[in-house]
Amino acid sequence: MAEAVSSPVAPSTRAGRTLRFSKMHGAGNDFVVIDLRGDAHPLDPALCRALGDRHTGVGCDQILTIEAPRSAGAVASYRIWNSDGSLARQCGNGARCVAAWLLRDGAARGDRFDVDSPVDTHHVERLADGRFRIAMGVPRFAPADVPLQGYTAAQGEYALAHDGSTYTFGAVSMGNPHAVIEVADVATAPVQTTGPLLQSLPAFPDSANIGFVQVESRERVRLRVYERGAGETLACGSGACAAAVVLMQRGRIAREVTVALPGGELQIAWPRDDAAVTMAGPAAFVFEGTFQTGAGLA
Ligand SMILES: N[C@@H](CCC[C@H](N)C(=O)O)C(=O)O
Repeated sequence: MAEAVSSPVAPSTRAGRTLRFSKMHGAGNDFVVIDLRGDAHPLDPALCRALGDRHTGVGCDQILTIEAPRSAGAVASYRIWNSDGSLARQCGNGARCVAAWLLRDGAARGDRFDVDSPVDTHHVERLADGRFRIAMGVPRFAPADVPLQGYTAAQGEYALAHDGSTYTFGAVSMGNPHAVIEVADVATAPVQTTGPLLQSLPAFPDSANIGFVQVESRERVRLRVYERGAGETLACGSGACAAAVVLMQRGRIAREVTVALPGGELQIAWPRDDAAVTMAGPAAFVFEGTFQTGAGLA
């Protein structure tokens, strides 16, 4: 299961609240971004499911709420909701969209600033070509940190038997849980079947984002990710970091790589084992809108 959600307020899905939002995407991973600074009412799981619904709501993979900073020096913090109403702690593509949103808003100025995600304070750099580079934190491989049950020591590769099949994967926390499966061809990888199956196994008590990665060369990999709480997305930034560091630890790829996802490309660098991973990629505004709470639920 994704992170447990408890809301201090009654569900706000009843009609009566008008939420202004920006629709954004980062390499095709799409977001509804809502400014909650100064707003006493947080979102709740039912409202996030209503917003995220692609038929009766706005439609997105994740909802990002901009909130007051938590650390000294950060310009803002953000919360991450998956479209199924679960909370997440890390979102790489979302971090770039939050950065672009804060610059347009004027809360962030210049080409370098810090933002607080639920898990860390991230340094942001706006690059000359308009993309953003985010410091995503130091990956954690200990099974307890992922979390991955049934193992005590970190292994480059785990083999998990289930129902007559054995699944071989790497596991890492990028602030959120990831399993990474190397495949010969991502186009034919069993993303829609093995993704949800692995997520549901007791080995992943908090579920996990399941990545399927194909090595094309030492500098380039292809990746598809079945995300926790959202299903397969066009791109997963933390998943790109996870796939890259698992393969870098195995010595399969260089320390700087391009990760090609269905929705676009990200550049991932991990200079040393004890260093933060950086992820660079695009962030785009799509449209602005308002959402009336209670909409789409009848
Ligand atoms: N589904 C993830 C959170 C979102 C990850 C994101 N799309 C990214 O770009 O990293 C989770 O529940 O951990």
